[in-house]
Amino acid sequence: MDLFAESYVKGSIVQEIFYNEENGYGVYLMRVTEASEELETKEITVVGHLLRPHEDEVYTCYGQWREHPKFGRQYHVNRAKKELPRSKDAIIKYLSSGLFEGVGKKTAEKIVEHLGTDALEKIAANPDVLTDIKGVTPARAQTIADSLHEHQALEQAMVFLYQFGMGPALALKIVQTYKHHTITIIKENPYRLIDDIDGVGFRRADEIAKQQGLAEDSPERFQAAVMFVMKESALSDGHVYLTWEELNEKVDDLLGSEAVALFTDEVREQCLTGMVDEERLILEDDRYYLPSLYYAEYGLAMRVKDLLAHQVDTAFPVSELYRVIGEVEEEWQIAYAERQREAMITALSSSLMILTGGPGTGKTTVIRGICQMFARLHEISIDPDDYEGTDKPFPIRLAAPTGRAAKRMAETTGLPAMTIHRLLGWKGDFFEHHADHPIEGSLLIIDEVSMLDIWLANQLFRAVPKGMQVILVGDQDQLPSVGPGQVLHHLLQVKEIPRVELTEIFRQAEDSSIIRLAHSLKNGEVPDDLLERHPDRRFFSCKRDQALSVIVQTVESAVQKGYALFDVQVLAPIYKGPVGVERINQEIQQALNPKTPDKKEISWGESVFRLGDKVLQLVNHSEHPIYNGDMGIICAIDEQAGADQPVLWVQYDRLEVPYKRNQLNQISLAYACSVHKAQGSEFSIVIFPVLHAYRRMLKRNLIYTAITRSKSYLIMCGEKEAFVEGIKQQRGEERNSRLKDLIEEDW
Ligand SMILES: Nc1ncnc2c1ncn2[C@@H]1O[C@H](COP(=O)(O)OP(=O)(O)OP(=O)(O)O)[C@@H](O)[C@H]1O
Repeated sequence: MDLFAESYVKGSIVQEIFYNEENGYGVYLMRVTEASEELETKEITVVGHLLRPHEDEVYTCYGQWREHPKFGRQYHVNRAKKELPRSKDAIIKYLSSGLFEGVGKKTAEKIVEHLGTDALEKIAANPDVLTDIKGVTPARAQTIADSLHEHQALEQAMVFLYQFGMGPALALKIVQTYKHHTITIIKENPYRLIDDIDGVGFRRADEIAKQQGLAEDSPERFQAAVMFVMKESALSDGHVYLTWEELNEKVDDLLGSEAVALFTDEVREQCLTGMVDEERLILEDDRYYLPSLYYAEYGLAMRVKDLLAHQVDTAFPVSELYRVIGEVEEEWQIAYAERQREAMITALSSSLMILTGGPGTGKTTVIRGICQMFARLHEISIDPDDYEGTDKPFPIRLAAPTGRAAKRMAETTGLPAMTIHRLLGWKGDFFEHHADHPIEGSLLIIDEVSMLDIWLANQLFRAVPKGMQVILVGDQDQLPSVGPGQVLHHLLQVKEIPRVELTEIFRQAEDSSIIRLAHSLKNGEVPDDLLERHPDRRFFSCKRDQALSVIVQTVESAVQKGYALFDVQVLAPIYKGPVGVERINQEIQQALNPKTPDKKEISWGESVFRLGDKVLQLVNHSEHPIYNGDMGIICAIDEQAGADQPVLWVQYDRLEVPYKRNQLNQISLAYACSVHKAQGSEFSIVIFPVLHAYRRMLKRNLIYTAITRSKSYLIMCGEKEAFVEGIKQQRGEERNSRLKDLIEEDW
């Protein structure tokens, strides 16, 4: 045996054991006729991504043997090549397999009788050879030849893609998308892959282009770089648009120093004009937009303007409002501060208002007051029981961007609250509520507005019916939204929008040194007592190489003291590297939930999910009311389930959600998560490492957001200087957006 020869098996498919329509993953029984090594048995199992083979089709598969705990030795296919059938029976089976429209067994037999065992080659070369056969019209002959070409083209496309070092799953995804046009499309413009295929970025497409000898200065290359940069700037830097200068600078960064010589200003101008003509970009003055962002920003501005122009239907005299505040104060035995009263009065007299404030300044207290006043003034009930089982809509709609924030809002107000996606009737790929089918209710209160990106803000405002009052609540010192735009920040710049900022801290200062710390930090001051031990916070000084063990020990000790996994959260600014979220998760998993012979687990990429692990949902689930940022515990695993069966179940609050293997990319371990993912959530204990290693990300608003996630106890660990430097770093650069100007402009 040649040890260096590539491993392969060749044989005919006996049976399909399993096939996943979605991703083309299959398991097949194969009768081997030839192989690179001696086999104990001629019938083997091959698994992988093939173009769904039919029985008796002959394949040569290249790959490797692996041992499956339940199913034994299996051949895992890296790439495969279908051989045209050679025997009479195989050709008849192939022709009558259903791939060729209108060809049944009888016709297939006649074809082989007439043309012999090289029938397929003959048909491919000239469909007219079929017309001598009784019952085959010239049109039918052409269809048969076309189908044959198409199938051959798909096989060729797979082989073509393998030469670029692509895995079979990606190759199949591309072939499933472009069908028999695959090779033509990729030869013409491989950069299309970036837009059309998830998982292909600019670098990969550029590499394919290079291997095919596409010119380095081709307009397609420049345009692909532009699209990539536009999307990156929106998703990573939050920009709604880029100016000509910014765009070209970023393209040059991506393409390297030679880009300046390769693409002159004139060529760039031409390329960009072409993209604007094709509506891939929108140009306004010298600003380039992705169309979805342009329309979102414009739409949002238009609706905010509408709201501002609209007077509240039932404006109550201020004296009446004060009277009702007095009633609420009396009933709840509370004395609102002057600023809080101002907030309540402004809210009830405005069609749109913004309420801001740091932790403990009474935002929730004010929201509750507003709801109570609204009910009294309008003489309506806000007892959820009165609406249960009726078709009357609840008059006050409360919502927040994440599931956890919505849950907290419901708990603190005692009123029904939900995610914005749920409020708008998210159906996986569209919103049920929009301008023509708005949401119901008279008052809308949105919490954690700092998290709202321009896309969601536009969807939300589109669905607000005429006459509904809108109150936006948030903390402007927190991180901006993960998605593009800086909606809260820019709305606060619009002078016309009524707003009240709560600054007085009501939570007893001695109760919470975390809140005092937060308020100092937001003003850029690091208190002298940062390293001192407080009843509710500590700072363990340590270097980078000690940080992991400090974090793990702290989590372990909290769990030993009886804190539930959900109460303890490690927050880190970055994912990768020796102290990134991924590594911290592995270490905590190893400490709290180690591998044991009888504990089920399943591998997914670099992660291992084990029974009992805490996990985080990374995107809004399309079938279940589970949202980006929700956390649960793995409650069952069936690692041998087929690809269209669930392999893992996660217990969320009250819901157990199944995940198929191809959905496992929707979750990650959650002992540690990024500060961005924790926006809108609170935890009893927050452990926050602060190290120079995070320098790039460590900014004032990130530190502020991290520490304000802790309800009872904050443990920081790391390097004090890194903390101090981070606090000096004001929020990241401004995000490009015209929201404020658009609202203020006369259209
Ligand atoms: N006018 C007031 N008089 C007395 N206590 C108040 C007053 N306003 C608020 N509080 C109390 O201060 C604490 C913080 O208020 P609240 O929870 O409303 O603040 P918040 O801004 O929503 O805080 P966080 O953002 O941290 O949730 C609560 O215990 C609340 O009862």
